[in-house]
Amino acid sequence: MSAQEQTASDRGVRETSTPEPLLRAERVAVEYGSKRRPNRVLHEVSLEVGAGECVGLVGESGSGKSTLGKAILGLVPVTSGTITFDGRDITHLAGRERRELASDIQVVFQDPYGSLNPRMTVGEILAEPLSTAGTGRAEARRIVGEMLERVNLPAGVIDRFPSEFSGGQRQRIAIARALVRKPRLIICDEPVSALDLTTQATVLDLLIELQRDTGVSYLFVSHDLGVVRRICHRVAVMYRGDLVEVGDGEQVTRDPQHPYSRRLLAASPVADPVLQAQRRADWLALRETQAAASA
Ligand SMILES: Nc1ncnc2c1ncn2[C@@H]1O[C@H](COP(=O)(O)OP(=O)(O)OP(=O)(O)O)[C@@H](O)[C@H]1O
Repeated sequence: MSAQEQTASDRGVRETSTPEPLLRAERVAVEYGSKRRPNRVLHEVSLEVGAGECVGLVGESGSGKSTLGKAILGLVPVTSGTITFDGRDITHLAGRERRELASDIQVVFQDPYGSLNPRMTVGEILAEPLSTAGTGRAEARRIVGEMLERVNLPAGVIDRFPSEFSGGQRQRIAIARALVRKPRLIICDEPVSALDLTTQATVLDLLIELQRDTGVSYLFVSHDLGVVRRICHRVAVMYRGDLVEVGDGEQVTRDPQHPYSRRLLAASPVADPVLQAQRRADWLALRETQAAASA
C-alpha cells in the first residue's frame, strides 16, 4: 500500500475519543441575519474531538462546516447550546479570556495566499502570536527557528516575504504560525483545497507527522472525502446545518449509511473508473428510490 492510500486507521494512531473529550459541542445552533429575520444555519449540532484525534467534517458547500469551526473559535455568536474545551465552557468567551484561549486553539485557513500578511516577513508572521503572548524576542526567535524546521522550511526563509513562496510553502508557514503557541487543537478549514494534488499529499503528511509528534487534535473541515479518509480517525457528515452521520473515518468514507453521505461519496471522484461507475449507478438508483417515495 502506498503512503497515498494509507488511512488514519492504517497508521494505527488513536481511533476513538477519550472518555472526556478535549472539545465538546453540545446542541450548538448558530443564526445569521437579524433578530427579526434570523437565518439558522446550524441546528443543534453535537460533536466531540478527543485528545490526539483528527475528526473530519464533510458536507457540500453551504452545509455549515466553516460556521461550526467559527463558533468554536468565537468568531460567530452561538445562539444556543454549549461548547466546552477541556471541560471548560468557552461558548461565550470574549475579550482577554478569548484571546488567551488562542494558545490552546488555533486555525489554519484554506487560502495560503490571503491568510498571511504580505507586508510582514516570515519571521515576523511567526513571532507575532508569541509577542502577543508576552514571549521575549530571543526566545521567540528560537521558537520560530524550531517551528520552521518542524515544517521542513530552511531557517533562511525567516527574512523573506510570503509572496516569495509557492502555495504549499505558504501553507507550511501558516501551519508553523498555528503551531508556535503549542496549541492542543487546530481547526483546519479546507487546509489543502487550494493546493495541487502532489502538494496536498505533502501537506497532509506534514499534518499527520505533527499530530504523531505533538498529540495535537484536529477538527478537519473539508469537502474532499479522499483527503478526509487519509487523515481523519472519525468523520462527521453535515447536511444543511445538521450532522447526519458520525463514525469511523474508514467506514463513513467507504460505506456510509445515511443517504446524503452516500450521495456525497458518489459525487466524489475516485481513480478507479469501475468503482466510480458503480457509485454513480448506486447514486442514481438512490435518487430514483427517493423520488418514488416522495411521489
Ligand atoms: N457571515 C455570514 N452572514 C450570513 N450568512 C452566512 C455567513 N457566513 C455563512 N453564511 C451562510 O451560512 C451557511 C453555511 O455557510 P458555511 O460557510 O458555514 O458553509 P460551508 O459548509 O463551510 O461551505 P463551504 O464549503 O462553501 O465553505 C450558508 O448558507 C452561507 O451562505
